[in-house]
Amino acid sequence: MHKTDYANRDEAAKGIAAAMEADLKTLLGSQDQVTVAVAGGTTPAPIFDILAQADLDWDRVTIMASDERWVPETHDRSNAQMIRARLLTGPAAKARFLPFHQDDLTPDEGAAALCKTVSSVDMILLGMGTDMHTASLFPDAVGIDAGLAPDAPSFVVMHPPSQPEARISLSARVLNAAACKHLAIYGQDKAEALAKAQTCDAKEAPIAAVLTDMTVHWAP
Ligand SMILES: O=C1O[C@H](COP(=O)(O)O)[C@@H](O)[C@H](O)[C@H]1O
Repeated sequence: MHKTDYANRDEAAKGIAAAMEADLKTLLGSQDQVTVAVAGGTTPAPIFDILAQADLDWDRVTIMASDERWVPETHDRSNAQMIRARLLTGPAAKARFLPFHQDDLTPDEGAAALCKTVSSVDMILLGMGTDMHTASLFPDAVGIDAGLAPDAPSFVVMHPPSQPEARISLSARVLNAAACKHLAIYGQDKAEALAKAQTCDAKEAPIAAVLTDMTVHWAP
């Protein structure tokens, strides 16, 4: 893990978007198709606003969420809704988007279907909560052991008591294996949470399971 600090969140958004653009260029130079998993929540939208304008072969890129709240895409809490609106726009509209939620499937059925199509991702942009969750790998979730297991499937279903809905998440195994890894965290509380996570086991601090070769981007 290595950490890059920025003066403020605007500078962080620019720096993270530039780092992701550079990684995408490298990946697209060595492989035909590139798969990217990005966080939902509040942190990444300004990064997406910049990255979406990058001059890249977006038609060779597949974008998915790192995790999804099991709600329809019309719901305000849908990560897919935010990612489509802020990243799949401008030049990046040529990318393919892989939604997770399907109205007619339960979360378990949805996860099983996704496991048949996704076995790995090339690049990740993750976020983290002050509770040290990342993607939807929550410390309090029913299902967290399965999400952290070394032989976990690509997708796992989480039922965090702290959250209003079931979640589907890429497993720690798949997230940690990405070739290019970025974590965006803002604020002193998240800096302290990340420092604490490094002293905890992954069950208590799921972010700790995905920090191998991670670039952590922090701003106050
Ligand atoms: O619920 C979620 O939260 C985390 C962190 O979100 P933030 O609003 O604090 O940036 C996010 O990374 C994850 O994708 C999302 O589903």
